[in-house]
Order: sequence, then structure tokens, then C-alpha cells
Amino acid sequence: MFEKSSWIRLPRNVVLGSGVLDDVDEVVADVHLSGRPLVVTSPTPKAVAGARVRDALADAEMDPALAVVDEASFESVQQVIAEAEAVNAGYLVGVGGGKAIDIAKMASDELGVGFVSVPTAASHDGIVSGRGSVPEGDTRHSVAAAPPIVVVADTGVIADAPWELTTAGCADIISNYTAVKDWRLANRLKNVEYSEYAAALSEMTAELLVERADSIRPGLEESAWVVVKALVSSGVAMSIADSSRPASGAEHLFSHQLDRIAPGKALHGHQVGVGAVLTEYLHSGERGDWQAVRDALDSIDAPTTADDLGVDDEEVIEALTTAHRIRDRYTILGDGISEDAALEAAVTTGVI
Ligand SMILES: NC(=O)C1=CN([C@@H]2O[C@H](COP(=O)(O)OP(=O)(O)OC[C@H]3O[C@@H](n4cnc5c(N)ncnc54)[C@H](OP(=O)(O)O)[C@@H]3O)[C@@H](O)[C@H]2O)C=CC1
Ligand SMILES: O=C(CO)COP(=O)(O)O
Ligand SMILES: [Zn+2]
Repeated sequence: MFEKSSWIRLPRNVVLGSGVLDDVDEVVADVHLSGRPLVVTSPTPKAVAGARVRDALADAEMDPALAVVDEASFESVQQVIAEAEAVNAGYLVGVGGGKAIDIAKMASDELGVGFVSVPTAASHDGIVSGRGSVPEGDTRHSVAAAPPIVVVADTGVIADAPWELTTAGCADIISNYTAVKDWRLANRLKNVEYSEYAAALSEMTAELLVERADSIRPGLEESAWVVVKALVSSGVAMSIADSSRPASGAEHLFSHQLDRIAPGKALHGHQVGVGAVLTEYLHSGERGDWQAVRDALDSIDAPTTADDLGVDDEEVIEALTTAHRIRDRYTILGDGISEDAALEAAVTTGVI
């Protein structure tokens, strides 16, 4: 008997374009979301777009409530659940960067209500993914959660966001190269479940973005369009895999560890980009592809060194030598690399 089964959960609608934020009421009506919306946002996205989303829903007499969160944590998820229950919310609308979207996604999953994803920046590929990413103590959880029913990505808002948020999203995509290498390695050495389709989609997404790097420029809605499409595509790869594996390998472990060692210094996407230069070196050696990864990051103005990230050399070495401990995910780091090996990788690649 054939015993395999798989459940690929994807968004129903992805609405992308200039000014689509003001049509959010029509978009939710189209997928028959009903009841009172709770708009979940964080401070800057609230000012940039949260109030606009709330106004569009209020104008359509949907009586929206608003919750503001400050950090990606399980406490924030519980706070949002309590606020949703207090107003008897019918669905949640996450407006913001990765933090607000992850929290709204996990809260709506736990509540069993619909979720609408409204990214205010092209800074991460969790826009459509069926995962939430949350630090807790010494570890980092990749939590399965229903993906958004609808994504509403306004290219006007996203193009107006600080340029470094867009370069962070590009770097999160470029890190797919090393993530897929780690996934294949784990499949070969540890029999970890692997999907050719998800891996191919993830790599192709990175390839297409790098090919278009010259046309991705600050303030252009056309650029926001290209980057959001890539982020959607990468999120779909995670949904096909039912895992963040296609988009998260050792370079992400390095970044999660940097978040603990040097909190708040750099954006997620920028950290995983620098991590990808290092882990590509570990995969393929001095004459390998690490220079291509570094050049791809450079071509979209993303950081390639510790200095660019604003972290110390010692913090890079500590993150690289301890990253394998943060999660049970087999990668090129195996059960840990030595300080000498980490130093050689970081110095040879010019990261430190
Ligand atoms: N679930 C998944 O599959 C994935 C999850 N992630 C997670 O997403 C997070 C990273 O996402 P990221 O977006 O970088 O992090 P944040 O949500 O923290 O956003 C980064 C910064 O940008 C600000 N911001 C957002 N939108 C705008 C805007 N339009 N104009 C000005 N400032 C803006 C935020 O403000 P404020 O501080 O007010 O919020 C914050 O200071 C990490 O927690 C990461 O683990 C990443 C990839 C995939
Ligand atoms: O950031 C992600 C993919 O880009 C999510 O990955 P994690 O599973 O490492 O949180
Ligand atoms: Zn990421």
C-alpha cells in the first residue's frame, strides 16, 4: 500500500500592486472572511499602513480592532490571542515586517480563524509561508501555522520603506542557495525528508532574483514588485516542503545565534546573507561559489562583512562555532566546527 501523504497549504489570493491597501475590504470580502477584523501590527508599520488598513475596513463598516506588538515572542502571540478573544475577532490582519506577520499568523492558527498578510516591507520570505519563527531561550522554533488566506502587498508602501529592508529581503532569497545545499546534505547523510520540487523552486527563485539584481533599485515600485514575487515564491517552496528547509539552513542558524549574541544589531535578511557567504565557503572551499554569493549580495547593496552588519569579529566566530546548537537541524556545520575552521572561513571570505 502507498503510505505517503502530504498536505500543501497555500494562500488563496495574492493581491499585489499600487494602492491595493485601500481595497483590503474588497479583498477580504472576496474570500468570504467574516466577523470583526483584528489588525495586528507593530509601531512603525502601524504609522505607515496599519491605520490605513483599519480605515479601509472601518469605511466598509467592518468595525476593526487594533493590537500593537513589539517583539517576536510566544508572549506576544498570547497577548494577541487574548485581545482577539476580547473583541471576538472573526479573522486577523497582520500588517508589518516579519515580526508582526509571524505573530498574527501563529495567533490566528491557534485561534482557528483566518489570517490576512499585509507586508509593509519586502524584508523576509515569511509573507506567505506556513511557518512562524520564534526565539525562546537558547533555541529557535520554526512553528507550523496555517499560511495566510490572502496576501495584500502594496508596492507603493513597500517601495517607500527604507531601502535596507528591501536589500534584506533580497539577501533572505539569496540565502536559498546554501539552504538547499544543506537540505541535500541532510537528505544524503541523515535521510531527512527532501522535496525536489521545493528545492528547485527555491533555487530558481534565487537565480531569477540575482539575474534581475541590476534592475532592483531604491524607491521603485517595479523593484518592490520583483522582490515581493520572489518572497512569495520562496514562501510557496516552504509550503510545498512543509518545512522551512528550502529557505533556511546553516546560514539561518548563524543568524539566529547572532540574534542572541548581538541582539538588534542587524536585520534578519542581512545576517543570513553574510551567513550564506560563510557557509558556502564551508560547503565548497576556497575556490568554490562563496564569491558568487558575496557578489550577488554586493550587487543589491546588502552587507557582506561583520563591519557592515555592525557586529564584532568575535561575535561572528562565536555565532559560527555555536550555531549548530540552536536547533535540531543537520547542516554543513554538523555537530559544530572548530574556532580555527571558523576563523579561516571568516578571514578567507573577508567577512572579518
Ligand atoms: N515565518 C517565516 O517563514 C519567516 C520568518 N522570518 C522572521 O521575520 C523576522 C524578520 O523580518 P523583518 O521584517 O526583518 O523584521 P521586523 O518585522 O522586525 O521589521 C524590521 C524593521 O522594519 C520596520 N519596518 C517594517 N515596515 C516598515 C516600513 N514600511 N517603513 C519603515 N520601517 C518599517 C520594523 O518596525 P517595528 O520595529 O515598528 O516593527 C522593524 O524596525 C524575523 O523574526 C525572522 O525570523 C523571516 C523569514 C521567514
Ligand atoms: O527565515 C526563514 C526563512 O527565510 C525561516 O526560517 P527558520 O525556520 O530558520 O525560522
Ligand atoms: Zn529567513
